[in-house]
Parts: sequence; C-alpha cells; structure tokens
Amino acid sequence: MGVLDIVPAGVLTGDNVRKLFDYARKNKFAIPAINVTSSSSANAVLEAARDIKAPIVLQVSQGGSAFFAGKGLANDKQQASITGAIAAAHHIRTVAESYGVPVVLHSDHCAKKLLPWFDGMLAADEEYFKAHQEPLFSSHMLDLSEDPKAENIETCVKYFKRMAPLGLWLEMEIGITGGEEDGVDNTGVDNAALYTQPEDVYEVYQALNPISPNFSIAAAFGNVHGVYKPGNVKLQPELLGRHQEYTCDKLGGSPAQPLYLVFHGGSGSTKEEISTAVNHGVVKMNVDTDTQFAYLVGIRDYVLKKKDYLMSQVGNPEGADKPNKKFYDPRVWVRDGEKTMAARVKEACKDLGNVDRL
Ligand SMILES: O=C(CO)COP(=O)(O)O
Ligand SMILES: O=C[C@H](O)COP(=O)(O)O
Ligand SMILES: [Zn+2]
Ligand SMILES: [Zn+2]
Repeated sequence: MGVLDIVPAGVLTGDNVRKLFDYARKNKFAIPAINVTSSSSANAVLEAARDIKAPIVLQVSQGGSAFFAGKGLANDKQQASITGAIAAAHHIRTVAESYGVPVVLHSDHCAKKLLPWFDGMLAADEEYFKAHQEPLFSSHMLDLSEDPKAENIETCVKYFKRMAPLGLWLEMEIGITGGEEDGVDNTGVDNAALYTQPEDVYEVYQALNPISPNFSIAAAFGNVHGVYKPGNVKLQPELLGRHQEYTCDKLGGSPAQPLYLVFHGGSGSTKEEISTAVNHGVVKMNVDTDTQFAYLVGIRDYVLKKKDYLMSQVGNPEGADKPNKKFYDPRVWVRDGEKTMAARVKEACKDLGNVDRL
C-alpha cells in the first residue's frame, strides 16, 4: 500500500491533507515543503517528486508570492503578494496532476503585519470553494509567534473557524524561528523563545482541536532560517518528543503522537537531527535556503562553463560569425538550475524517508 491508495494525485484539500500527514506520521516519514517563486522552480520540485515517487509540499512565502506576480508590481497593500499567490496556486493546480504526485499547496509564514495577504488568499479560497466545493489552496500558515501567546492563539482560532469549513489545513507557529523571514528579522531574539514549552503546545492543541483536527504546529526547537557556519544553530529535536508525550498524557494516554509537527529551517540540518524530528512526529520539513542555492548552482556552472559563448549574440570560440542563440536561450540555462534544484529536493526527500511512497 502507498500514498496513492489513500489520496489522489494532484492538489489535496480537506481530509485528504490529514490522511496524507497521518500516513506519514504512522510510517515515520515526512514530506519536504519547498519554497517556490516561479513556474520554473515549482516545476522543478514537482519533477523531483515524480522521479522519486513521493508526495510533496509546494509553498509560497509572502515575498515569493510577490515575485511570482512580478517584482514590477506595487505591493503596498499586499496586492502583488495576493495576486502572485493565486497565480502560483493556479499554475500548480494546472500541472500537478500531470506529474502524478499528491501535492499540498501551502502558503508560508504570515506575520501580523502581513495579514492582508492572508485575507486575500482566504477570499480566493472562498471564491474557489463556491465553484468547486474545495478551497484553492490546501493549507495556510499563520505566524503570530512574535505576538503575546494569547493573541497568537486567539487569532489562529478566529481564522481557523473560517478555514475549517472550507477544508483548509492550518499550520501555526508557537515559539520563534530564528534567522530571517520576510520582513521579520529574528536574528537577535531571546534564546528561550527559540525552544517552545510542552504546555504551550498543548494550549494550542486545546484551542484548535475542537474546531477541526486539520492543523499542525511549528513548535520551535532552536530552528533558524538560512544557513550559517557550523555551531551557530543548536537544534534540539528531542524536545518534540516531550510535546507529544505531554499532550498524549493530557488526553489520557493515547494516541502516543497526537500532534502533527512542522520543522522550519530545514536547510543545513544534519541527517540525524532530521531523523530524530521525524521520529517525534514531524510530518513536514521546510527547505528554502538550500534549494535556492541549488537552483543557482546549475545556472552558475552553466554560465562559468559557457562564458565564451555568452558574451555576444554572435561570435564564440568556434568562429567570429557563429550565432550563440542556443547558448543564451533561457530554456537552456534556467533548465540547468531546475536540474540542480530538483536534485536537492530529492536529497531532502531521502533525508525524510519520503522515497518510493506512492
Ligand atoms: O522554514 C523555512 C520556510 O518557512 C525554510 O527555512 P530554510 O531556508 O532555513 O530552509
Ligand atoms: O520564511 C522563510 C522562508 O525561507 C521564506 O523566505 P522569504 O520570505 O525570503 O521568501
Ligand atoms: Zn516565524
Ligand atoms: Zn519557516
């Protein structure tokens, strides 16, 4: 039995998202969530998932969404981020089934000041629901982790009550991911905030579970966005086991892993940290920085290797009148970036045990 016996190929919504994460948690694997910013990077991720026979999460950040629509657009009211997220969702929906893999279509961190972006996506979900009886996206993340805990949870409850009837999954963050995320610089936050306490996780569970079981928690265990010199980050994925135990005890001793947990800042993590996290019920691990770099590597190497064919439209080492069109066509050099990005996505899948799962 595999994932396709449980959920269909293409973009998943509603209980299918939970069925996928449930299957992953039970079978001790997790699904990488890769940030995409263009149809090219989205296709590279889908291609990798297809080749390795794995379900996948594609996510757009607020900045990535704006890029998807075009950096030339004004974004003072989040209008480009809203348009770009919708454009990304329609692109991914259009091609996902052709790749034959189940896809979770997700939006990444949304801090308080970015809520107009969230509101715009949710309006698009509601409109799509009217026509198709399912939301446009599979899932959205709210990240009010910088705000007081009560306000964070209250805001999640408010939005989740609107999301759940549409069949939308909610990912929320409690405890702070260090490093940088769009418009939010967490490089100097208090160290304790980087490690969420089990009581806080249970409080979130208590608030959200009565609304719907379709939610996950990004509890901080020292996570940091970006890649830094070794030793800068002290990940403690074993803390996630304490969250599961605490909530399990409060629920009367079962199930042993009641929580769907999310691992932010996957780039640069060791194989051991990743497998410990997965054993403790992480079902989704976000990877951005490493796949950004991987996309560059193919393009960088192409340009360095073909430099003498790229300096003018006509004329290269083979002759002063030789045309260079086939060397500077973006379908050639962007494709090399897609290949190296896809290879890094496959590595993330392997690290998470997400191979041959269909
Ligand atoms: O958590 C992430 C996106 O939300 C990705 O983090 P990295 O860029 O460190 O992989
Ligand atoms: O939040 C972390 C992700 O890496 C998104 O990054 P971004 O906001 O620069 O697109
Ligand atoms: Zn955050
Ligand atoms: Zn993150």
